[in-house]
Amino acid sequence: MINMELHRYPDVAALCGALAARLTAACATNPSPCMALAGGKTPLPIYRALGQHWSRSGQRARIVPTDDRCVAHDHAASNIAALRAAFADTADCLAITATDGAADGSLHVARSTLSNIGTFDAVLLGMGEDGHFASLFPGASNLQEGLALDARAAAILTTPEPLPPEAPFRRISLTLPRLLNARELHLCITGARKLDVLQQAAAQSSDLPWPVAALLRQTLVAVHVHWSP
Ligand SMILES: O=C(O)[C@H](O)[C@@H](O)[C@H](O)[C@H](O)COP(=O)(O)O
Repeated sequence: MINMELHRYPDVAALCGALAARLTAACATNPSPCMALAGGKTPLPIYRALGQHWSRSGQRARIVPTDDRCVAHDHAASNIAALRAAFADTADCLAITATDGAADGSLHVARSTLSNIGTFDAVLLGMGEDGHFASLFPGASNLQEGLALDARAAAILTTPEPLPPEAPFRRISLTLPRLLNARELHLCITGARKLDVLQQAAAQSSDLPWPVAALLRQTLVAVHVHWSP
């Protein structure tokens, strides 16, 4: 049983426009919405569109990264830095890492931040070509701690094995059950390779090698997958 609805778009601009509208609607009745948003590059136009909407609507959203690299907040690879740049002063972007990026301090920050947040109005995830989502990477020694639906921890400190060359850092990731504590959940992917990985994962009977298979198989929250070439 796969819990996924696939939405196809002709190009990235159409995908980002549709997702921005979906996330805006998910927050429409909440004066202080809260979302968990993916790092990476694909969703940045969505965040800029959301920020422009909230600057007009008067809503004050709280945003947390679905995951972050254990780097200082002024580091080019920092997801919280990218979110704060994308939203400028239109939303409160809350860190899940320590300002200096230290790993152990970051896990404490993540758990403290998340202890003050309830159900997300919406979650937006990205996915890598290795089937990772958030920072739940295949090969990480504690991957199952992040994927287990009965996991009590809201976030884990994890080390992708091998470290991804584009961002070779330890990570803080929200766990799958924490990401599923949401009214809506969206996954944003582009390109033929990622669609192929997603469809292979949808056919998988175990979490390996694609962590995203665990997301697709859970039955707590419908997964809206948004794809364009
Ligand atoms: O910290 C990260 O890298 C992200 O949270 C990660 O999970 C990202 O969403 C995917 O790697 C897709 O990234 P792109 O959208 O840039 O391909």
